[in-house]
Amino acid sequence: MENNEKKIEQSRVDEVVAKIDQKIISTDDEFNRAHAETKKVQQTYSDNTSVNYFEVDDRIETSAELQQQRGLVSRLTENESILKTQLSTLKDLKKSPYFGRIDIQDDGEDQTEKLYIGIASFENEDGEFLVYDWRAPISSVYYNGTLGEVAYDTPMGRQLTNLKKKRQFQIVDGDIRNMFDTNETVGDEMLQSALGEQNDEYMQNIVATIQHEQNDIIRDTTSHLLVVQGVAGSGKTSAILQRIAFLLYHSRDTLEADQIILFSPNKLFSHYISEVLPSLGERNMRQVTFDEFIDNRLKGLNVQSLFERYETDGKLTEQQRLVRGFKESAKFMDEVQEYCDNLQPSQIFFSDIIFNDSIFFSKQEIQDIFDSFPKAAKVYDRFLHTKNELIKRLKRRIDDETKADWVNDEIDQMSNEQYHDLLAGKELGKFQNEDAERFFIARKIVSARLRVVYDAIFNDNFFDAYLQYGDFLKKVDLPQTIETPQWLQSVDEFNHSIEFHAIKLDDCAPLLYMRDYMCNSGQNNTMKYLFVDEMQDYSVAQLKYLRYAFPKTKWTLLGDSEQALFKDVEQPKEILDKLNAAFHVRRSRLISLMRSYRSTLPITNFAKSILPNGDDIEAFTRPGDIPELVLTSDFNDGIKQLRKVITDQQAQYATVAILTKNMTEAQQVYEKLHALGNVTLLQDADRTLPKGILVLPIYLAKGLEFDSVIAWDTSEKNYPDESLLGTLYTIITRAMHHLTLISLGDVTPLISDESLTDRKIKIEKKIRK
Ligand SMILES: Nc1ncnc2c1ncn2[C@@H]1O[C@H](COP(=O)(O)OP(=O)(O)OP(=O)(O)O)[C@@H](O)[C@H]1O
Repeated sequence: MENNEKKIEQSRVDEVVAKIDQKIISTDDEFNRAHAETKKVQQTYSDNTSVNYFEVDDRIETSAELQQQRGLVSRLTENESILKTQLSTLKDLKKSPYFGRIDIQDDGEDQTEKLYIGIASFENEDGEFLVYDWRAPISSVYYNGTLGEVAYDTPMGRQLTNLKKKRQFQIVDGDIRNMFDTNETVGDEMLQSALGEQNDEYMQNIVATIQHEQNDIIRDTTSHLLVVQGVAGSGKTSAILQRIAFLLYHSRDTLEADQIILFSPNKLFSHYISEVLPSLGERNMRQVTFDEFIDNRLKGLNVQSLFERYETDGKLTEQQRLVRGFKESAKFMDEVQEYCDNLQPSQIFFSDIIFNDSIFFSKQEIQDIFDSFPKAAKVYDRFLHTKNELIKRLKRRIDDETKADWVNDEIDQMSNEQYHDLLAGKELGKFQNEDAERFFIARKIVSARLRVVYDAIFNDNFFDAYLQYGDFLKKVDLPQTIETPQWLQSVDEFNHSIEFHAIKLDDCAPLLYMRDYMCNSGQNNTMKYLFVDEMQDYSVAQLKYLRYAFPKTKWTLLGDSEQALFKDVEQPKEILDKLNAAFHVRRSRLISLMRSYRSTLPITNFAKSILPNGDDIEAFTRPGDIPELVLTSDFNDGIKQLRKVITDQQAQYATVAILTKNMTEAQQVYEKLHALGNVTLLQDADRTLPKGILVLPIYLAKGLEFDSVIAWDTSEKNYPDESLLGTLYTIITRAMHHLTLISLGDVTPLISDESLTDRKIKIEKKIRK
């Protein structure tokens, strides 16, 4: 582009940066003032809390004052934190105020308007926008439109304008490094340069280079169920993070980051993506792995993790697979519900409520209460009534117990201070007589003693969900494919594990559903959006349970059916149909992302070559080395070659990841390497990714990417058939710049001879027999 144009643009950048500088100074002043004020109020607050309460009246007054001060402190701290966020956004803007420009001309106007787009909006003193936030309605023109007539959505409806020019910038520390005019969404040059950079510990935001189809995902505000099927590296995770930032902006008056929950594949991933939203000036949403979520709901039980399950997955018989498939189906969840709806009181497994080793409420009493409510009512309503009645009865028992000798003794032995503490200040002087006051104190003592009974009722401990579920398992109608002995064996296994406080993953969703459905509990009504990344790892039963647990949420599910570990691939349309049937949602939409951005062209071409429908994947044309296959004769030889590859790769990249099929292999490799130093074996509980040589099983690397990947033991023995295709594909597609496969013996048949002859992969070494 002409130098002159660049000069004009650079001088605009300089002007904007100068204005941002001024704003930084004034915001900094404001921040310091706010900080000083908060400190001052906090100081008075702490002086006040150390007041020596002597008279009760004083105490009341002080408490009201304290309430007021507490409110003030929290308002001031909030103000301070807003200013802090503003400051950090301004500092980011100063380095790179914008990345795009659009020239538009509305109908009937004779002037074109130039709008600049950046990570946040910035106005001058007159309220004129020098930079538009990338999420503003008009900014969608930058991402979606090609030159000419374009439409964009605004709160007032669809608007039309004429897009005359689209320009992209790469501005580093206030200097324009590159600028291009383009007719495309975002030109390839920008993308090339964004993708060519080496991997970092954290994922970066992609707002400067969002692609058209990714933009559809980000800006969808109408779908109640949005399913994104995207090939490996197509930006699914990136798209959801920018989508969350977009939703927070779009609904800023009604939506908080805490009302968005993301189910992520592992803890490393949570760390990896943790900087994207803050870099866009937003708070992070809630994040949880499915394992953590389930563990939390089944406290006291040792829940099989998804990772533990992967470790045993290869060894299942066909019948065991069918049993699992049934337990993971929508049908099974429907059966659970039907079973619950039709239970007679005598079929419900109530438990005694025990206090001090004796029965406080017997199961018979609980069953009688349940039975006394109208038969036509739903089981959960009758449960709720039972619960309320039990609490009523508990209160009565508390009142009766206040007269017991032990209570009177306890009161008599109390110090004055303890007695006053129990009165909680404000009650003093409000009693009609001494008896009333003593009754009040006695009630407090008994209530505290019987708190465990209250908790047992409140937490539905009078219902034995495990026995109930075991009973359901015995009665459920089986599909024809499952043989009864095999099923009964699985029921025995369930009962046996429960005795040892353990449970398999596939029983969790139906069991929790049964427990919560019966007890009318376990629902979170405050969450508004739910995101699931790597949806192919979830069963429909699990998703159905999440649907129950978060009933008010709109859903975005993302995944890649090809990356299913240890199971068969499902077509995206099948998944959507299955979900639509299971959830009965009103507005659902499927978006497919076929272009892969993560890896270089040779790596993506190789990855495509192992998939039956690989041709559908579009590679992004980023040059790089052809992947290498190192054929070795046995384990020791494999390790020797591995060390060579590591040395070679370390010369170029700060991180080299060795990915294995499972933890056993990862441990074997680690043992042989750890003497090299700077080698880390990653575990389920790890939350951070160090630099250096990393050894990890593929399930811990889900969603992550590395500069250089070494796939350990891709032999025929280790990857004998199609059932492991997803696993191999997932390993290969973690590589951004370099990929090496090491095979102990003949290479897996999943890599075809054609790939080898086409030089999609080059062989480094022949097997020495
Ligand atoms: N529009 C884009 N501009 C720049 N980089 C992008 C863009 N889209 C994706 N990327 C980059 O491509 C890589 C892969 O993206 P991401 O991890 O979001 O893909 P994914 O579909 O979730 O992958 P997978 O399913 O394989 O885990 C990341 O480094 C991301 O920053």
